[in-house]
Amino acid sequence: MKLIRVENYEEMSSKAAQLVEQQIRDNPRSVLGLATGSTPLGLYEKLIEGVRERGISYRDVQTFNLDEYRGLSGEHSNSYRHFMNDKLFQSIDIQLKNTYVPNGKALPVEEECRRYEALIDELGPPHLQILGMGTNGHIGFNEPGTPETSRTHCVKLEQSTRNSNARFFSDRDEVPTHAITMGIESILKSEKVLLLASGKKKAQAVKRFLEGRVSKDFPASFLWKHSDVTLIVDREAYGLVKAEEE
Ligand SMILES: N[C@@H]1[C@@H](O)[C@H](O)[C@@H](COP(=O)(O)O)O[C@@H]1O
Repeated sequence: MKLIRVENYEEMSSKAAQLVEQQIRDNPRSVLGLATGSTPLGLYEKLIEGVRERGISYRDVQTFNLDEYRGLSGEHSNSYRHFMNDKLFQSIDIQLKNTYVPNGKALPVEEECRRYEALIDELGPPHLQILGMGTNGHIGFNEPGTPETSRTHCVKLEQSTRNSNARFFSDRDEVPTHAITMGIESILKSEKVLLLASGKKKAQAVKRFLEGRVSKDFPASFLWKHSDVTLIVDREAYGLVKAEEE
């Protein structure tokens, strides 16, 4: 695992954008694995800047998103499809038909999960997978307890995850109870993984991750089984590790 320590969110986002843009320069037909949440927002802003100012093109890039809320259509303002269109896709030259997000409305859900995983196998797997880490160590929506062999599946969200994500909804009860997510095995198929963590809220999770003990109770720890993971962490998120070092 490669650890890159930076000062703050801004620097984390710039560093991550450099790595993503390097991937696109090396292979303009790259497949990217994308995440939602607050963590990658700054990165997406930098990628938009990269199209305008650094001549980066996403014309031939394909993307797979990690997850989607169950029951929300792509038009719903809180769906991850909407988030991606709004925060990134509409501002870069990517072809929307090359961007994949699970369909939260599709029934039966098991069929949608199989379809999504098959697409990852057919068109991917991603050359570079971007990941944020949940405060409980979740990646995608793989909550503690998710087995290593999991592929795209439907999950019941933990109350802590629903609470963390409630800020995006007008009412706490509106946060969906279930989601579709790529599994641990699906994520580990990617060639490279870029894990991002910023802010005090993530300090405990970063500390636990860096202990390097692989456990089902902390899904991000499965990344220790991958041979090419880069963690970019800012000062606050690294705070508890640093405190121990001193
Ligand atoms: N499903 C998403 C994940 O894809 C995201 O990476 C993570 C971290 O969120 P944030 O970046 O807002 O802390 O949790 C959310 O629940």
